[in-house]
Amino acid sequence: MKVTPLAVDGARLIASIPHDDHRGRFSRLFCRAWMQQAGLDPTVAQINHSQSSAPFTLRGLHWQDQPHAEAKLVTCLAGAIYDVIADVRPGSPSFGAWCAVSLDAGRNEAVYVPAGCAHGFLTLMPDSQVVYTSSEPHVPGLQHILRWDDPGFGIEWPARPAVLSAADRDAPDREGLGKSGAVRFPNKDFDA
Ligand SMILES: Cc1cn([C@H]2C[C@H](O)[C@@H](COP(=O)(O)OP(=O)(O)O[C@H]3O[C@@H](C)C(=O)[C@@H](O)[C@H]3O)O2)c(=O)[nH]c1=O
Repeated sequence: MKVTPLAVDGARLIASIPHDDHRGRFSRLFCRAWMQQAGLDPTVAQINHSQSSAPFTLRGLHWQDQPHAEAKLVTCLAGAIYDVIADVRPGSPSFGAWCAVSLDAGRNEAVYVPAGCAHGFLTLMPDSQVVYTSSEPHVPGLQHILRWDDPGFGIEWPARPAVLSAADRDAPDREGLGKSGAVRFPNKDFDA
């Protein structure tokens, strides 16, 4: 396993070592010991399977509040995605930063999303399938959505989304979230 830090504090790109033989390939999608060695949260409350038919389907940017903030380990098992993490954690050394990794099926890579970060992805191919662990159960009342094109974060996407949910399409940007009172952002740090 090779672990590479990403620009958001605590986020990692994890490359699993594949074992190839005449039958095909074996690799670990998740290994508790590897997660522990790398200092990552190995808790698994759910394993989620996300299937998107059309290319340029966007899901995100989502996160869940404490006490159920979720760490996620994200893998693409079919097609390809552009996976994005945005740091919305007040007090984080990388608050306001974002990072992105292209994941495609067959590369045996995964992205670790630290608890409390906003996460989303854009599919790059038809019929893309994403499998991801979540360290906490899904609690709809604790869910937040940040607009994918929030001007404060200025995330560079490889294409405009062609398909997205109404909730994601109508999601507030950072300013709107702050005004709603549901999310507190330390503006001075963000704008610095
Ligand atoms: C996430 C989730 C959704 N659902 C239900 C709620 C809803 O009826 C349906 C679709 O939910 P959503 O529209 O929220 O699905 P989706 O937009 O795919 O949400 C996911 O996006 C990615 C980017 C993430 O990081 C995930 O944590 C999650 O927020 O599935 C569950 O039952 N359990 C779950 O854990």
